[in-house]
Amino acid sequence: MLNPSWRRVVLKVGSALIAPDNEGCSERYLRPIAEFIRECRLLGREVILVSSGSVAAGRHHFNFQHHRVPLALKRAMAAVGQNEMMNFWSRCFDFPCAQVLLTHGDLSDRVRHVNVQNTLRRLLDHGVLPIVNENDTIATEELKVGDNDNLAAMVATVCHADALIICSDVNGLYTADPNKDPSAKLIPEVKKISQEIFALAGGSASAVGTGGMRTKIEAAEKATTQGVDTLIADGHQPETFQCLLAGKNPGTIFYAQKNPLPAKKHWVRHTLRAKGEIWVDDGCVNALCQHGASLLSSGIVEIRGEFESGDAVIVRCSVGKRSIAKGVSRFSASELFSIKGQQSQHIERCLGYCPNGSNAVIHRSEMMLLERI
Ligand SMILES: Nc1ncnc2c1ncn2[C@@H]1O[C@H](COP(=O)(O)OP(=O)(O)O)[C@@H](O)[C@H]1O
Ligand SMILES: N[C@@H](CCC(=O)OP(=O)(O)O)C(=O)O
Repeated sequence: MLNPSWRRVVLKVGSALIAPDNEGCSERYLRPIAEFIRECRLLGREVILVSSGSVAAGRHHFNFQHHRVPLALKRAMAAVGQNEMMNFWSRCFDFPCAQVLLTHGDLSDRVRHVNVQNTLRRLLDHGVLPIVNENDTIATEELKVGDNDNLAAMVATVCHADALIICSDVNGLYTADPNKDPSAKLIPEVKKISQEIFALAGGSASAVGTGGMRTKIEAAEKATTQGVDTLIADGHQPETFQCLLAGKNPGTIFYAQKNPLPAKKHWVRHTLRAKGEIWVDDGCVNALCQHGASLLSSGIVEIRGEFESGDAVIVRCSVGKRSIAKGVSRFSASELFSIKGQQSQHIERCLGYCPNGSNAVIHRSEMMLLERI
């Protein structure tokens, strides 16, 4: 529902709403969504639109019938579809729209992240509607976010939104995929996103959707742990938007956590990608999990992957191979090979220098214990 305290809202619109018939963009669902955006702005809410659909909108220009589209062709479809989609949205409004195309690197690199933040703020200050999508034309598997649910949650945290509304082809989270199980029941509210909630979520059943319910729960977890209420609602139904404007919940609401994660920890957990693994012994696991300690070289038994100082890594327990934590390593993989198992006071002797004036391999302020293992 449109809570009166929400000043800034990120609205995510899925591909099936943009191009429902595989024949390019359609006005069918976009008009009521556009009307909702207009109403929100009249009520003094700032709106950022995250619009999927570039590939779905561009597809009809290419004579390609198979379900699995090769990446090079997807990029071409996205290039033409993005243009059509922006034209469509622009025609719906009597205020200016701005195209903001992002990849994962734009959000995980500090400088680019700040640039995105400042640009969005300027656009909103000047009454422009930012319309965000992944930059699918250039994105590679390693560089892309991969789905717009997670992208929308990242945008919501970048711009300090109060709410994220995900408009889909389903009106919320069900106890099972309602397209497969007709007895599935809608869950109207979720206070905490647990392992059980993740277990309910399946993939996409549509020809154009990307992540299904799973990426929506991931997005809700990203957003709610940064203080952003998250709602999943059915964008097919004009009543959804009437409900929202009337302050009612038309789908599933995931409540913002009362104690949001500190920004640095949220960034490590939800934005940075792990480049390698540090395997540690039982004593180290105990120090990290029971005593909130920093990770020291003495507990390290193995290093996997190539990473530099400042990269994120996963900490794994050598016994049971569980993932324990994610954090920013202050040493490169090659430095860690030389100091693993050593007491901190011997680091300088092993390396011939102490690279960052600190003995912690991962400082506790830059480490998140992983609840989901
Ligand atoms: N537990 C669940 N509750 C609701 N929908 C689910 C669930 N598990 C899987 N789904 C599927 O997720 C789909 C929505 O995701 P998706 O197709 O990616 O849409 P969008 O294009 O809006 O992102 C639904 O149509 C449904 O088939
Ligand atoms: N960036 C892609 C959409 C990716 C995506 O997540 O799609 P969807 O599941 O429909 O929200 C595109 O514009 O085609």
